Formats: sequence, C-alpha cells, structure tokens
Amino acid sequence: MDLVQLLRERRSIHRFEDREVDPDLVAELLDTAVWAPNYHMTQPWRFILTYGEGRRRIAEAVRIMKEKREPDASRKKEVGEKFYNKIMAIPMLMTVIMQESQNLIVRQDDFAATSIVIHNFSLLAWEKGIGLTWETYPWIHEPEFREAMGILPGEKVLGNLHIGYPAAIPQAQPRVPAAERITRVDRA
Ligand SMILES: Cc1cc2nc3c(=O)[nH]c(=O)nc-3n(C[C@H](O)[C@H](O)[C@H](O)COP(=O)(O)O)c2cc1C
Repeated sequence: MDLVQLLRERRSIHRFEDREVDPDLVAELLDTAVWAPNYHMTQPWRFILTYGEGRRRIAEAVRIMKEKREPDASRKKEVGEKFYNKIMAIPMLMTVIMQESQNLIVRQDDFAATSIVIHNFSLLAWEKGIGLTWETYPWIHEPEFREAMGILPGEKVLGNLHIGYPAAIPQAQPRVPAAERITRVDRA
C-alpha cells in the first residue's frame, strides 16, 4: 500500500475479530515506529502489551474502578461486569507510557514525539491488516489502573491502544480540505 493510500484509508477500529494479534509482530512494528523525530532524543516512551489471560489484569482493575464509582448501589455489579467484558473482547491492548520531563518544553516535545510513534505504529499495523483505536478514557490516569500496570511516578499514560483485526471498518469522517487552512506568504 502506498503512503498516500495508507494515510487516507486508515480508520480507528472499534470492533475486532475474535483473533489473536501476534505480539512479536507488534514488537517488530514498534521497532520501526520509534523512528520518529524526537528533538531532544530522549526517547521517552515505553509500551505494555496486554493480551490473552493478561487482559484480566486490566479488566479486573476496570471492574473495581467502575463498581467503586457507580453511584447506584443496585447497578454496581452489572456496570463492573459490562466493562470487564468490554476489555476481554479486545484482542490486545497497548498502554503507551511517556517519561515526563521536569522541563515543560522538553515535556511538550516528548508528547509530540510519542504521539508520532503511536501514529507510525498505527499506519504500520494498518498495512498488515491490523486496526486500532487510540483510547484516552479517564481511567488510564486512575491509581487502580496505574498500580495494576506497574506505572511509576513520573510516567504519564498517553492512552491505551485497542488493537485487533477489524470486524468492521467505519465510514471515513470527512476532513476539511487543507487548502482552507493554508495561509500563503510569498511576499514581504
Ligand atoms: C489523542 C487521541 C485520543 C483519542 N481518544 C479516543 C477515545 O478515547 N475514544 C475513541 O473512541 N476514539 C479516540 N480517538 C480516535 C478518534 O476518535 C478518531 O481518530 C477520530 O474519530 C477520527 O477517526 P479516524 O481515526 O478513523 O480517522 C482518539 C484519537 C486521538 C488522536
């Protein structure tokens, strides 16, 4: 697939086939994805791949969080179970973690660089027929999740990528033509 087609045809995928994703393939793709521009060459990222029985670790943490935060006591179990099952239906989750610099400028540049790694990975995966959605639901920042995944102080979670072979590919969401957002400056 050429790059133009890859960029235009990639979609965020929410429904997956019940099919495993090879973690060695994901590791190989990541090894290319990390060739992102990175101003300070801090390479601040790390990745946790969760799949198979490992998913129970995230699913349990989510169940606990959702039960704890559900105000209606009679619905706690049901809500917890719903989120547990949602996580278990995702073939693989990749938690993307960034070491947070104390320096604001470095931290912002690092956030940009890590985001590029994520999109690089997304395109490389798409080329292999693997889809994903970058998810930033609030509970990735909750202590229950951080503890379950061994996320250290000073590390920021950029998201969970939900990864798998697409069961459905959503319609494209149209983009505003870039021409409408371009200002041309060609004279003094
Ligand atoms: C930083 C970031 C966070 C996102 N978080 C979510 C999310 O929490 N849930 C979700 O369904 N999609 C999330 N998305 C995916 C966007 O919703 C998606 O990219 C957008 O709808 C355009 O669809 P497309 O990726 O198929 O072109 C996120 C994307 C980015 C870049």
